Amino acid sequence: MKLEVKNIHKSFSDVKILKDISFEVESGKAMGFLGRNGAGKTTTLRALMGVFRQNQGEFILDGKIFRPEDYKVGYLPEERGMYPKEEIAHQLEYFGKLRGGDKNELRRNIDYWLDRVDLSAYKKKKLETLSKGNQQKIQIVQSLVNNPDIVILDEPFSGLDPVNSMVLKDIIVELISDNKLVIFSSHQMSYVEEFCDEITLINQGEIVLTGNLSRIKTERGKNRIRLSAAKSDENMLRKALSSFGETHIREDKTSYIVHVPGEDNPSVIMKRLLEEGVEVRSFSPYLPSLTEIFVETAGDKL
Ligand SMILES: Nc1ncnc2c1ncn2[C@@H]1O[C@H](COP(=O)(O)OP(=O)(O)OP(=O)(O)O)[C@@H](O)[C@H]1O
Repeated sequence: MKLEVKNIHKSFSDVKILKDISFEVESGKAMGFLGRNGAGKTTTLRALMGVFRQNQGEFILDGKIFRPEDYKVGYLPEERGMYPKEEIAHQLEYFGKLRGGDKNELRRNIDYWLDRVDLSAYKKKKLETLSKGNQQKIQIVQSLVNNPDIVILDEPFSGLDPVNSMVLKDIIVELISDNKLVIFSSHQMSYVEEFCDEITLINQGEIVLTGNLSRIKTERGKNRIRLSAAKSDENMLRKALSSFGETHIREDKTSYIVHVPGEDNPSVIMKRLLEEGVEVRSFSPYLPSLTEIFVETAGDKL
């Protein structure tokens, strides 16, 4: 399946919230929909799920206007929506039936997913008796019990500790390998960059970057080198690279990270350093982190 988000605009009381949002998602690839608080992620996902109608633009699935009710969709809404005082298994079945699930299949799926998130023991408990993170896992289970083909998760990592974040990552990877179409939003970029194939960055209602993450990283890393050198400091490096024009140099715990926008051939940079007498000890390509890419891309608007 291929979902095309095409030129979506949305305003609330004349305030433009989404400004021409476009991106594509395919089954079998994890799409991380990323942006800061208030960027417009939830608004986009709500419009996709038909919570309200966008002012302009369309959501197209395999060439047809997408209507969530026509497909098996799992949705973790931002407001979550489960009942604190109700028994967990009972309401998981209730939500599954609302989406047309068969009772016996739902019961099997509920057992499978509760076991998967290590919460089988809480099946008969009220939701409010669980910790915040465990409630979050139950909400995620809610979005999966009807074995959806399309999974839309709004901030699924929020409130999860590192161990549970790993459990959720594994679940998303499993959904992807089952060829589901998965979109999840997050502002925690470090969580998602390890396993996301595709990313879309939204900032102040506008798409600032979308595409294959490793291609984006390679592209953005083109002019960057990680290097260490004997008896050299930042000023010496800057002097040695001055003929390339603008140069950004920063130091982390182990080495210098050099960004030379004017030269993307590492051999040329290496040659110049040696010519200028820099004793290079290590020299390798540097791939920027997703956080770095985001800050650079949306920096002026932050
Ligand atoms: N129903 C509404 N009426 C008016 N403004 C709204 C409404 N829903 C969202 N907004 C505004 O739209 C903007 C985007 O909000 P949205 O919830 O989509 O951001 P987000 O990227 O999901 O943020 P977060 O990471 O904090 O959840 C915010 O400025 C918010 O105040």
